[in-house]
Amino acid sequence: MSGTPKRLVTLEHIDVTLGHAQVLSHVDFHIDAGEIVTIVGPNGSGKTTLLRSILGALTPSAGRITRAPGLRIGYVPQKLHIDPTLPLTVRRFLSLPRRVSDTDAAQALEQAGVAALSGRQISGLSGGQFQRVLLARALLTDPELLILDEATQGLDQPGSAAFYQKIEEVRRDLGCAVLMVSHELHVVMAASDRVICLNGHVCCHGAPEHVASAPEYRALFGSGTHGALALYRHDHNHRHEEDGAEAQDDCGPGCTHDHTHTHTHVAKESAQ
Ligand SMILES: Nc1ncnc2c1ncn2[C@@H]1O[C@H](COP(=O)(O)OP(=O)(O)OP(=O)(O)O)[C@@H](O)[C@H]1O
Repeated sequence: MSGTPKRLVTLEHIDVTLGHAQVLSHVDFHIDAGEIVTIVGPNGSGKTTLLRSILGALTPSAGRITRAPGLRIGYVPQKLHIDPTLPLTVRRFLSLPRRVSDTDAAQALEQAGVAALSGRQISGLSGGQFQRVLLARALLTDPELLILDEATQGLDQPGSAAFYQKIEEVRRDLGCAVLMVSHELHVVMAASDRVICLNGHVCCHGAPEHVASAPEYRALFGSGTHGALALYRHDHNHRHEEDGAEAQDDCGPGCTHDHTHTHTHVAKESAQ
């Protein structure tokens, strides 16, 4: 196959203001068909805000968002609270809010690797099983773009590694692009085509190999990928160039390029 991949979403110089706070400034972003792109960044850096803007749930105060016409997006939220006293089977849950056929429900559960859970009560599922059901729900739309917001929060390390492996399988089988937010760098880096570091603006971005081979990254995270749950913190202090050139720098967390800002990365590994 050759040619340019289809561009699914483009963000140009997006600003988002929530309340009185400017949460995102001058964000440029795009995602093409079939790509896996991961957004990393500290708490409160605007990751969810960026996803919600892409989903169309938030309107930027400046800039432009362009989506491919008729783009089908599947969304796996960070959390979904369901009243545990409510009797609700997985099958019925998949038909909320829109009824889906038994065939479509079975196919989505199969794709998410939980075909056997259809008749189970939602309240009786493990965290990992529930995330798979949320994934199945997102797959019901046959998405061209699958968006996941810290979908493995609360899962143990093997559980989240298995979840991301499933995401790669879904991408391979369905050909959809995947955009995800994650703190688990070791796990997601291997699976991502591109990594974007956000802190109210795009600090830096690049291919994961580039990020993983950066000396600072190796010093902090090690060079292995097994077993470690990385917590990621990114402090920085910098000014923007007027032309916004910084957002175009082709580098990742741990970058060695001479930027106009400084980075501090702190990683902890925990053998959970
Ligand atoms: N509705 C709102 N009104 C005002 N401020 C908000 C609103 N929603 C989010 N914010 C603020 O916007 C900032 C970015 O929030 P966002 O949830 O996008 O960050 P995040 O990077 O996803 O954080 P986390 O890693 O903790 O999930 C935070 O400071 C948050 O308090």
